[in-house]
Amino acid sequence: MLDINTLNLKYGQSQILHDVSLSAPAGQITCVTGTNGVGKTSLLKAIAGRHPFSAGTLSVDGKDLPPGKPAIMAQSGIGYVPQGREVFPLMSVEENLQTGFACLPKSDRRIPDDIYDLFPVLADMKARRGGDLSGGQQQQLSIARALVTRPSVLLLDEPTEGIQPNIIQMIGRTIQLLRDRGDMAIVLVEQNFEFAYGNADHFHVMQRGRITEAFSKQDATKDRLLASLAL
Ligand SMILES: Nc1ncnc2c1ncn2[C@@H]1O[C@H](COP(=O)(O)OP(=O)(O)OP(=O)(O)O)[C@@H](O)[C@H]1O
Repeated sequence: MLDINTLNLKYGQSQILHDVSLSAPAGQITCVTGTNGVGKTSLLKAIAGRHPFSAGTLSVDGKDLPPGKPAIMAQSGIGYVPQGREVFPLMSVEENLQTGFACLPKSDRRIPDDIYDLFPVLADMKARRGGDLSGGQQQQLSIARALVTRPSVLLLDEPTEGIQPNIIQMIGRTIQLLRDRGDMAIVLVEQNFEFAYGNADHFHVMQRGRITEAFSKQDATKDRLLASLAL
């Protein structure tokens, strides 16, 4: 379970996140959505430790985590799939996956058996360089690399961006399967409305660095979510 309470984030003097609070329970997909530039990526960067939050608290399973410490966040169970994928282009697929070992104790430094079951294309392409993969294959690699770290919280930043429809469907099925295992909180930042609505359980709508609406899928019609995004 991820808990964020009154989180603030600044770039220099400009404040981007204002008192953001949300909880993402295990076994659920929690979607953060909103138009361009409202602060969705900044929120994920704060959770992943890529940029320090300036105030507020962030905890995983009740343990408070410090701002701006990506290694501690990863060791504490936060897996991050960044926007743009950040695959290492000159490393092989297998080497890209092995970079996930850095936050694990030596005894756990192996690629879990189910990674190649979830993403069979990566098994076929183990020896290929990351930079030679298609966008959809790179997205699968980026998700797989995060899973290698055995996360209890998985952050996904726009996983459908620039991906062809059949791979988008496959990614949707995969994150639902991960959700249904029940032990992982999934936080999805997504502007692809159909994908977000089709997969998420809870929605948090952001505007100008604030969460302005939050509701569960069962309480929201498609029209309600669309209307909240159009505000
Ligand atoms: N490194 C940075 N330094 C200064 N300002 C930044 C930096 N990164 C983002 N910003 C600004 O912070 C605001 C929020 O950006 P952010 O990328 O978090 O929004 P977003 O909702 O993820 O947008 P998008 O959907 O376009 O990715 C924007 O005004 C952006 O210009």
